[in-house]
Amino acid sequence: MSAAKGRLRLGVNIDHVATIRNARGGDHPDPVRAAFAAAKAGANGITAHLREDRRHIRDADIAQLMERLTIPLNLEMAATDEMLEIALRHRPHAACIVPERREERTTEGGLDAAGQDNHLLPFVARLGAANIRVSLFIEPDPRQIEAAVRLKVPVVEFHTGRYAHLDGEARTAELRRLADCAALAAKNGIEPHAGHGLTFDNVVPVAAIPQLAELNIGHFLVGEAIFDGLESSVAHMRALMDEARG
Ligand SMILES: CC(=O)[C@@H](O)[C@H](O)COP(=O)(O)O
Ligand SMILES: NCC(=O)COP(=O)(O)O
Repeated sequence: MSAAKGRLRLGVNIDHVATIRNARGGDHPDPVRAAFAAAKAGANGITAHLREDRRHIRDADIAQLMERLTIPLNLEMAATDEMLEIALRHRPHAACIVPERREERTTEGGLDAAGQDNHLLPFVARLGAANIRVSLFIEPDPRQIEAAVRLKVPVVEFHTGRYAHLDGEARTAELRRLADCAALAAKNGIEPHAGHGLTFDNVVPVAAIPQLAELNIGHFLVGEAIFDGLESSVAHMRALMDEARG
């Protein structure tokens, strides 16, 4: 079945449950419990970003998620030897290679796949050989898609951070860029996903892009859970995505 005909999947990113836990150094709130709540409310998968500095998700969280989750885990990872070893040890369903800078507050942009094909190639090859579905977190930019084609990745995830922070005509132009790049990726046999900075207010136009197969959403859902509970927030996001697909 092509991505365009399937239901748009929701991957819930639980990183910032771990941020709250780590603020006190204990074990509450538990990201694995959050993953179960998200699954109950309609998440199709769980996303977790194991950063080099372990500021939120930690190695033990990945081990627990792999042991206990009944829905697929998408491990976000930098292209480093340490992360490759961890991914190969746990063999999650998917691994999304993301850019990472220790000083950044969050992932500020997409991976420059076009500028570092040679560096990425062994990571893509070794993850793929271990049956892990490899994705590249890139800007919606035809040059980056061309690099993804050269690297033969099955999936790309478009960084929607720019879209999320723009208004008016600039946002409309960015949405068009996302839609054109989703179509270009799909035309080249790559399954397009999207995520970063998506909220109840901005998700619908993105979810309506027919080629997109999956959205990964975290920070907003965890924040909204403070007011309305995680299950309710995830269920509402799920409903908005379904409405967008008519
Ligand atoms: C790669 C990505 O977009 C998400 O993992 C998101 O960045 C959450 O983690 P941070 O907030 O630490 O960037
Ligand atoms: N890859 C994007 C992601 O997992 C979630 O990003 P955000 O919703 O936490 O900004």
